[in-house]
Amino acid sequence: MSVNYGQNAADNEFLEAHQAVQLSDDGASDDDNEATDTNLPASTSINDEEEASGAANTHVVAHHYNELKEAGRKERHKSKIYFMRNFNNWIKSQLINEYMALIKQQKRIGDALRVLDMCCGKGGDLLKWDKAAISHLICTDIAEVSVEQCKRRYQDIAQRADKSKFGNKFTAEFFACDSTMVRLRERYKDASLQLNLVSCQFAFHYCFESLVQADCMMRNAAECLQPGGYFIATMPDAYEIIRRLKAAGPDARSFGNDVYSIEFEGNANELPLFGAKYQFHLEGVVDCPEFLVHFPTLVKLGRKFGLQLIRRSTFAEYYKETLPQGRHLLQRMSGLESVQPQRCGNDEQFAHVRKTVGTQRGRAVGTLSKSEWEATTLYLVCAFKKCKNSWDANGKPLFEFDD
Ligand SMILES: C[S@@+](CC[C@H](N)C(=O)[O-])C[C@H]1O[C@@H](n2cnc3c(N)ncnc32)[C@H](O)[C@@H]1O
Repeated sequence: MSVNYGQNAADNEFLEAHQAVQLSDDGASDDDNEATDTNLPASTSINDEEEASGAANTHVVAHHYNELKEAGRKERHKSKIYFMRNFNNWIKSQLINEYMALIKQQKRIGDALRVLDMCCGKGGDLLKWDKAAISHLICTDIAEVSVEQCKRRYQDIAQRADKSKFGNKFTAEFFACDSTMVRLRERYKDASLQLNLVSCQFAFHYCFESLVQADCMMRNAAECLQPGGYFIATMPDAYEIIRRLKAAGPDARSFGNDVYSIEFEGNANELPLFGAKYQFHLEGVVDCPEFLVHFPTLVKLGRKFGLQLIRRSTFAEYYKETLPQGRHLLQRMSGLESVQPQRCGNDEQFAHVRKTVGTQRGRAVGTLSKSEWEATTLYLVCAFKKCKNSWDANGKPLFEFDD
């Protein structure tokens, strides 16, 4: 069964595809589903449990991120995607700030604020959690090397807070595991802990390799959230990917520019609901398999675990919407490149600057290169709210969605 990933057709297609791929009602993962070693080189054969769950690529992804060297400040500055990475970082800050603010409205001063950073990587968001004045953070990722680095960064922040009179000190726990195969709450120091926010940045799409994995990941995002808590994420926008693929030609299997590329292996006209795999390359930072996220399926999975979709915005939309209140932060984070229109010459990467600022000649404008903008606008932000529930006679939760 292939699925149409075109935006308007998506809902109907989901209904059809859903008849072929049932979203299971009970929890799909157990601890014993966990892959035995998440750090295997790409050539190692996969074990039976991974095969049974359809998780053939998780070790490739883990290996890729474990091997990724962290560039120094100088190298980062020289990168063709320096400003785009800062811009993406700003988008994450805006998203985190937006939902932390909503959570704080429901709380009294001094109440605990607990966060799960699922697929935390090297801890790129630690300072954001610090600034949000949370009280406890759980960090987990499939790549052990990244988790270790994240832990060291946290220790540095905690030490600085110790020395400073005004530093906020939050507690934290760290562990490496596959969030698509393992029930995370069983790894928490306190399995009964209630979270206020779950964040999964640039990573949720890895679970769309199979239904079993997507089900497990969504349960991990939802099950420890307090009613009124939020799950926020950034991920590639499958509609946009398919739109660009179609624009590349009827038989095209790949597209991209000088900073990113996307290549489908098989027939890109017959993509499944889960396991719609493509190879993603992003200049110097990513080169591994990813999976299209069929958005109606994501929403349906969320509802199974009491999560109601409250936001889906492309990066382009979110930038436009939040710029008025985030302009100052964007500047501080160097999220845009400062460009003098008259110095663009014939540089095609900045042709848009020459076109748009005819009236402002002489003044520098903040922008991204064409290639960077094309890469960042592949993504979307989304947010879900955890609903209240009662229980039926069999102990199944009955969620009270308010739509
Ligand atoms: C693009 S990085 C994003 C890291 C971090 N969230 C950030 O925004 O900086 C994607 C991360 O997802 C992690 N990841 C991929 N598949 C995973 C899985 N099955 N379970 C846990 N983490 C996974 C990778 O190891 C990597 O650190």
